[in-house]
Amino acid sequence: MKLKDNLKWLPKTLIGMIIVAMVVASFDGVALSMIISNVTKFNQHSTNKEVFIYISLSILGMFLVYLAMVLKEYLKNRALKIMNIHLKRDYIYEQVQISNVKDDASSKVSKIFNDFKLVETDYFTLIFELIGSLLTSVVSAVYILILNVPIGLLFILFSMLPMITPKVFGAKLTATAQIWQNDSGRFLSKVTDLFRGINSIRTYRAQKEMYDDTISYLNTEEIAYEKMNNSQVEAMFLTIMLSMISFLLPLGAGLFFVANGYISAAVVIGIFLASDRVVGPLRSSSQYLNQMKTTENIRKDLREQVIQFKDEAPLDPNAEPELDLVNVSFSYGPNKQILKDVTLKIPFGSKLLISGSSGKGKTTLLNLIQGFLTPTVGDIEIAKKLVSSDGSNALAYIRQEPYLFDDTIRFNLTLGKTFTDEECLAILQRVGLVAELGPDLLDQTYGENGNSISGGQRQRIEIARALLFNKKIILLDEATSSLDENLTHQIRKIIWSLPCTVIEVAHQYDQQELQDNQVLHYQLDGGTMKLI
Ligand SMILES: Nc1ncnc2c1ncn2[C@@H]1O[C@H](COP(=O)(O)OP(=O)(O)OP(=O)(O)O)[C@@H](O)[C@H]1O
Repeated sequence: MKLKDNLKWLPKTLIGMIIVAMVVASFDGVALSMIISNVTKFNQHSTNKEVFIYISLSILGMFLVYLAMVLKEYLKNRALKIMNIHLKRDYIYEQVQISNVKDDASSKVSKIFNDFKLVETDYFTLIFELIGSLLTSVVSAVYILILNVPIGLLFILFSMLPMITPKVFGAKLTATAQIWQNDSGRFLSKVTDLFRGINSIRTYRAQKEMYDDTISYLNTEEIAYEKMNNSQVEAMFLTIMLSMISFLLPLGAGLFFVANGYISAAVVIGIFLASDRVVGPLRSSSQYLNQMKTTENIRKDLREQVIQFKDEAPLDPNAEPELDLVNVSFSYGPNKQILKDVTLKIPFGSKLLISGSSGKGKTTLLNLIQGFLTPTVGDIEIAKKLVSSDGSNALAYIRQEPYLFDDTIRFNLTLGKTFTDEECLAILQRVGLVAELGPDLLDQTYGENGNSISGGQRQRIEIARALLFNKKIILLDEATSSLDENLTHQIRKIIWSLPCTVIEVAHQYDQQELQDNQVLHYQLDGGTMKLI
């Protein structure tokens, strides 16, 4: 993500207004310098009117500058809002498109709330500060040079003196900070060990030894801390001395000019006051640039997106797609073959239960059907169309722990799409939820992740959603394994009566029940599917 990408989001009028406000605001050093330096022009011959006009103009000038500063902040906030919305919106958009259930949701949420905050404070905001500082620096430098070139240059050059400090002390400051950081890390792990291992320490009566050992690390750490602070004091002393020289020497040179009648005292005061606004902001600018670099990695991940959701053709309610696995082989690596040349025709409406001991590849098979994984060899087709990595619109996947949104049952069913209450209720009736939760269930909310409804009810809300969306193939991965026997029977009765293909992966089943309901039982073993 480059600066020009961000500017593209901002309206041109806003950019223009920001530039104008920044330019006016950058006169703050110049305005103050003009006001104070001109004080020397007043004496016992000045009239009250002159004083009044002078103060009024000063107030007006400063008012304009401060107004521009405030305006700049307002406009900056507006620009930040626009940039934040674009940044977060585009990221969410991208993730909505590419994420799947296996991705870590918390890292994405943290990115939006932490990483993007950092991009705002350490990149976007600093861009404004950087431009403001550079403008202030240029405006003040021009003003100083207009007042008097040699004295102006002298002030500017000397005001760079404090920059010597980092050159002299930089290495020492970094080294002492690094030593303290290391010692502090060692002390931290010692203390952590001490408290974590307290049971063993007590058992072996080693309190004194462990305490002494830890305290020796504490001493080392505190000595390093003192050294680091002392080198900062030394650096500060040098900076103060250099700062003093940086204005006193050019001031002396300026007064020499005044004494010899080359310039007025007002000019020296003016240059003196404004010179502070030349190098100071330049110094800040280089700090801003360094700070902005820290967000480089985060920004590298962010790409410009064009918001455009794909319009998928709605599912044909009368479609009866067949699911075909054609010579499918899959392996996670050279020695990790999971499926070997599996060919299976699953006509629409079939009910399958796939069992197999742990690690045989049942979940892998469901992931392949969903397009999360691609067969190493062979094809998976739904209605004779290859399943892409986007998955198929005809599929619904129901896992052991269905996720419910912190909203009403209506929202959980429709996910914001348009369905009538009648359609929703008819489906909820079919999965037995109307009888259990009452006729007003559509408006009921069940807290974050649907915690206040039972596991069986959650499963059925997911099943109801699949039916409402007209899904033609429903995959269930251990969906009933956390339910008791009664609920498992109840859910299976529902899914086996659904007008769609159902493929359930399960460890627990009743062979007789499967036969009674014409459910095909496949066992996955050694990479092949055997019909039991
Ligand atoms: N992303 C992956 N990379 C490498 N190996 C994997 C990956 N995912 C799963 N495996 C391995 O593939 C094998 C099959 O895993 P899978 O989860 O499909 O088995 P499963 O039959 O569903 O097991 P369970 O009944 O315990 O859920 C296991 O040995 C597993 O460790």
